[in-house]
Amino acid sequence: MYKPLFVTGIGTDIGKTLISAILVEKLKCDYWKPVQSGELDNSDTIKVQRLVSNEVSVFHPETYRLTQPYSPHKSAAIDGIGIDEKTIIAPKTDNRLLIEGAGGLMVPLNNHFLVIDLIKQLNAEVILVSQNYLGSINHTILSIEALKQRGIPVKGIIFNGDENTSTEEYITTYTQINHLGRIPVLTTVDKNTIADAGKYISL
Ligand SMILES: Nc1ncnc2c1ncn2[C@@H]1O[C@H](COP(=O)(O)OP(=O)(O)OP(=O)(O)O)[C@@H](O)[C@H]1O
Ligand SMILES: C[C@H](N)[C@H](N)CCCCCC(=O)O
Ligand SMILES: [Mg+2]
Repeated sequence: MYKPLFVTGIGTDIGKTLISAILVEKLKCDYWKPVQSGELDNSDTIKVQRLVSNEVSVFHPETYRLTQPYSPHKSAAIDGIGIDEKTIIAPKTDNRLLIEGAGGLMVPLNNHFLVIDLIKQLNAEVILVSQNYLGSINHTILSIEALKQRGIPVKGIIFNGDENTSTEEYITTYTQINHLGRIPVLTTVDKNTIADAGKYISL
């Protein structure tokens, strides 16, 4: 059986949800966002569900639905709860499971447990979403180093947005991690463009 795919990013707002939607549609896999911070009426699960056309993918409920749009450890504290990592258990499914993280790898779920620890706990392999901006080489290589240090398998990097061949080549050559493709800036984000964008990813 496949390991779950964990979509993380070099930061927050980098395009994890958009790329998760493209992958869920391409692979017809299930989707699960274990921790949602804020935007509960327009959660990442709702966004992906709206962008996916196939009828095979199952959308599993979040384990933690936090009302405030902050780092999960802080959102949980405001809601008067603590996130207990032992309660975050992957849903049972016969289909492949794609998991979307919150923010980047070193985002805290509580005072001792980070998103990167959750990836390890769930025995997942990583797809890292990167974006080309000045400073992104540093953020991308640091993310890969942290994953390597913990022995977490990395399926590859997907670049999101404008192309920068020099940056992309440097990162993939230095890290020796697969370049799985690049999603251009989509002028319209809807079911059609999400289904079509699967062509940009080799997986
Ligand atoms: N390639 C793209 N073309 C057009 N719009 C994009 C693209 N990538 C991301 N966006 C838009 O940028 C915004 C942020 O993207 P997204 O929600 O996927 O980020 P995220 O990494 O999932 O954020 P979070 O950390 O909150 O989960 C969204 O409005 C999304 O639709
Ligand atoms: C609320 C937001 N959209 C994300 N889901 C959470 C981002 C946490 C980032 C924390 C940090 O790295 O400082
Ligand atoms: Mg998201």
